[in-house]
Amino acid sequence: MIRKLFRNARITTPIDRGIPLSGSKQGDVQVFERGALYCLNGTIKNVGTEEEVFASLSPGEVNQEIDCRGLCLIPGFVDPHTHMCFTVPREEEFLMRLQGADYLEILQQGGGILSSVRAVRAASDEELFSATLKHALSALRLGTTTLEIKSGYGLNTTTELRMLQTIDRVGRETPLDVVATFLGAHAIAEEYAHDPGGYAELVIEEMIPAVAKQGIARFCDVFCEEGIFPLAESRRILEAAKGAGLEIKMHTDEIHDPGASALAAELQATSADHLLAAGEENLQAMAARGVIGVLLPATAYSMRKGYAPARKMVEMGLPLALATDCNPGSSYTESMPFVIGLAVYNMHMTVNEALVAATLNAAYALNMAETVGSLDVGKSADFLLLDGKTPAILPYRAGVSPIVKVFKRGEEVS
Ligand SMILES: N=CN[C@@H](CCC(=O)O)C(=O)O
Ligand SMILES: [Zn+2]
Repeated sequence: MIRKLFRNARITTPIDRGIPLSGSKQGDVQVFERGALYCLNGTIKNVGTEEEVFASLSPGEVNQEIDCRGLCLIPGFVDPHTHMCFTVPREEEFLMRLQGADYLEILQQGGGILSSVRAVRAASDEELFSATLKHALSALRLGTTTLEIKSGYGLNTTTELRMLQTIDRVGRETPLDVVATFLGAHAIAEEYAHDPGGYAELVIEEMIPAVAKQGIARFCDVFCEEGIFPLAESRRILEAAKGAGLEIKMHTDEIHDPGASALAAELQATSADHLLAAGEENLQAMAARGVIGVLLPATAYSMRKGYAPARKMVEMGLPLALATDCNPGSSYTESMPFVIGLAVYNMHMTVNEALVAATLNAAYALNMAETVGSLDVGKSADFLLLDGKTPAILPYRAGVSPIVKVFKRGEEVS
C-alpha cells in the first residue's frame, strides 16, 4: 500500500458535482491556501486544508510525505482533441499559409491532411509509434495527464486500424491515460477524389464495423465542413457509429457554418469542437442538449481568422473545454499552458474559467470525469506543481512552462 501525503501546497481545483461547469459556474474552483492531498495507491483519499487532512489521518498511516514548498497544485490537464499520430511535420505548408495560401485550397490540391496521409501510410508501425510517442511525452512534460488522440491520417481500413493500435500502444507504454478516436471521416481519400460518396460508404460499411470489432476506439469523429463531409453524410456516419456502439464527437463549423453544431446537438454528441463559425441558435441548441463546446484557440491563432466567441458562449450557458488540436497542419503544439494563455488573452476567459475548461470540462468532453479532471476523492491523483502562487502563472508566464512537476496516479512522471 502506497500512502502518500502531499502537504504545504496552494491547491486550486474545480469541484466535480456530476455535471460539467457552465455559465456563472464555468470558473467555479475551490482554493486551499495551505492545502494537502492524501492518496492511496494513486487514488485521492482526501483533499483540503492541511488541518482537515492531517486530522483525518491516524498515526503512522502515511508512508511518504512530500513538502510542496508552497507551490501551486492543480489537476493534470486533460487534452480532449489531438491528431498527434502522424510522422512528418508540414513546414512548407506553414510557410505557404504565411504567404496567404488557404488551408482548404491546399487540401483540395492534394496537400494538407492528404500529405500526412501519404506519410502515415508509408511509415512502419515502429516509425508511427515513435513519432506519436514523441508528441505524447512532450504533452506529458507540459502537464497533460489524460490525452485524446484521433486516427484520420490513414483513410483506408488497414491504416486507420494501424493508427488506432499505435494510439492504444502509447497509452500502454506511457503513464498517460489515452483515449482513442476513430476519424476515418477526416478527408476524402485521394483514390476517392472523384467519388466522395463512395468514400463515405467505405467509412460506414467497412471501417466502422472493423473499428468496432477491433475494440480500441471509444469515439467516432467527423470533419463536418463544406466540401469535406457535408451535413447529410456526417449524420449517416455518426448514426452508423452510434449503432456500432461508439460514442460520438464532431469537428463543427471550423471554417464555414454548414449547421454542424446543430447536428451535434440533435445527435447529442459528447462534444462539438472548433465552433469558430457556429451560429448563435446552433450554440443555444448545444447548450440545451448538454453538448460540450471544445475550443481550440491554438488553431485559431495559427489560422489567423479570429477566435471563437468564448464570452458569449459562457453567457449562454454552454460548458466549455479547451484542447490543443495538436496536428501538423493547423496547430502544431502539445502545450495546454499555451492554449490557456490564448484563451485568457484572446478569448477573454478568466483564469479560473480556462482552468476548468482544461481540466474538469475537458474530462467531460471525453466522458472521463468519473476518474480524472479534478482533485475529488476517488479520482486518480493526477496533478501538477506550478512555479507560482495561483494558476494565473500559466498565462502570465507566456511562452514558458511554469510546470515544475507532473504526477500521474500519485507518481512523479515528469
Ligand atoms: N480540421 C481538421 N483536422 C485538423 C487539421 C488536421 C490537419 O491539417 O492535418 C483540425 O482539427 O484543425
Ligand atoms: Zn481536429
